[in-house]
Amino acid sequence: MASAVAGTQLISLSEALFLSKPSRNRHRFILKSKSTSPNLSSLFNSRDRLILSTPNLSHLQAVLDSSTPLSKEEADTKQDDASTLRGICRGHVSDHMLDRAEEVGYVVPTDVQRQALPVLFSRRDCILHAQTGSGKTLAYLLLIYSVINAQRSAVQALIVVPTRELGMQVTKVARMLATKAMDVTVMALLDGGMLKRHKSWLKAEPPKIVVATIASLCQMLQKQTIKLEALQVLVIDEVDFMFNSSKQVSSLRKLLTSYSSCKNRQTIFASASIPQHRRFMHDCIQQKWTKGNVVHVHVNPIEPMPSRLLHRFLICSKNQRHQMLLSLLHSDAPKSAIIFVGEQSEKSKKAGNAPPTTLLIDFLKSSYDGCSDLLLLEEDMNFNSRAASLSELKQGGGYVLVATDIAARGVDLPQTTHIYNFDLPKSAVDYLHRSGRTGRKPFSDEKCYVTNIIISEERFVLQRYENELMFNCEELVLEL
Ligand SMILES: Nc1ncnc2c1ncn2[C@@H]1O[C@H](COP(=O)(O)OP(=O)(O)OP(=O)(O)O)[C@@H](O)[C@H]1O
Repeated sequence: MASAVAGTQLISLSEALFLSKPSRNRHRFILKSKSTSPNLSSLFNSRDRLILSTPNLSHLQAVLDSSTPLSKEEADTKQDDASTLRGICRGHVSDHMLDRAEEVGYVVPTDVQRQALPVLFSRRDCILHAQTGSGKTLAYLLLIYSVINAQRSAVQALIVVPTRELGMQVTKVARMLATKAMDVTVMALLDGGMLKRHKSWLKAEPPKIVVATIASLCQMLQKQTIKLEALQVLVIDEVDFMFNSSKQVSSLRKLLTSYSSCKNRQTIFASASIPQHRRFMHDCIQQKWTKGNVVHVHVNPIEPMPSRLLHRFLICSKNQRHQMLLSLLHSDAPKSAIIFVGEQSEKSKKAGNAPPTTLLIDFLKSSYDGCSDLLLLEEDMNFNSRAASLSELKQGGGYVLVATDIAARGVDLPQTTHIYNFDLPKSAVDYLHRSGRTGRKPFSDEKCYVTNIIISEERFVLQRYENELMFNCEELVLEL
């Protein structure tokens, strides 16, 4: 493809074509060049990049070869730049970081980034409310990098997450964006035996960004190992989950009002689900979790569920479920899948039964040979095995992950094409987040599947979720 454009190097053209949604039958090409046709050279920005909107490659070639000036539409590509991440972030985020973001593949903003970044850069408090997999993480990270002062040795941004898994992932993206030139350190404070080492780190040289679970953070705050005097940005990710969790809510309230004040920081709340969001906004202001002029950025409110997901259900009796799942796996042959299993009840634990996750993994190990990577993720595993499970998955290849709801929030495994609810989730919100573990490539049209294995009595529960989340579930019939 690159040879089609003499004298001009196309940076990741295939990716750019893939990333840019064709609009009005035009594709966006990203060019990098020092010596190109004279009628284009004036349009290259300071970093020798040009984003050009043309119908196809041959037209692009014609424009590059032509000695005639560009049409108005082509010349307008400089303004079109406002629809790129670089354009939106110009003047707020350093060129180094934007180069890095482009290298990683973040070129065209997603809807939530397009809508939220101007609000975030205006330094107003914000509730980021957008579908699963819509790119909220990058939106708040770009804000953070626009605000922190690399010369100042103090914690300036704090991201609070509900699980270690989400924390590891956010830390990874934050570190990936930071270039060496920026000298920004990101600390993951995610409990599980590393806190001693972190204490010395915090004393020696405080990191500029901290990603933390609330329990570890509060431990450090109580001991005054971590100080928030220089805090500029506070992000609470999966905010509805945090406020709903009896274990986390009181610490969260303390963090929002006692350990730091909303007057001195910019506060961002993010989630794909904020039930009763008007009430929540009201509480934010009343309780002084945010300033009074907090903005609710609500992207695509009439469609809480990404439209790319196809939902199916399959009815069987309780004791047929393992076999039914096996038949499904054989007929779908998923590249990568997550199977959600309900948590073991206290009664079953007391009775000394094996957890349903273990039973299912054992069953699949002995009967399913469609996938070499069969992994488990659940609360009761220790920190290291949980971390190992996720990093193994991320190294590519196909996988089948058997997980409890611990993997339902925030976990980003973009290769996942199929979700199976071996047990139906307890609420519509849980259904939304489990489903959102697939369909996580923002500009892809690839269909992804969410399949529910239910007993007939559960059909009305699923119907309730369909009504609440406005999606349709189709019945699938499979012979055993
Ligand atoms: N501008 C972009 N261009 C291409 N890919 C992007 C862009 N922004 C985000 N992504 C990718 O989209 C995926 C989902 O992003 P992210 O994890 O931020 O979603 P989210 O909105 O936080 O979802 P959830 O609510 O499920 O946590 C990630 O793999 C991320 O790398």
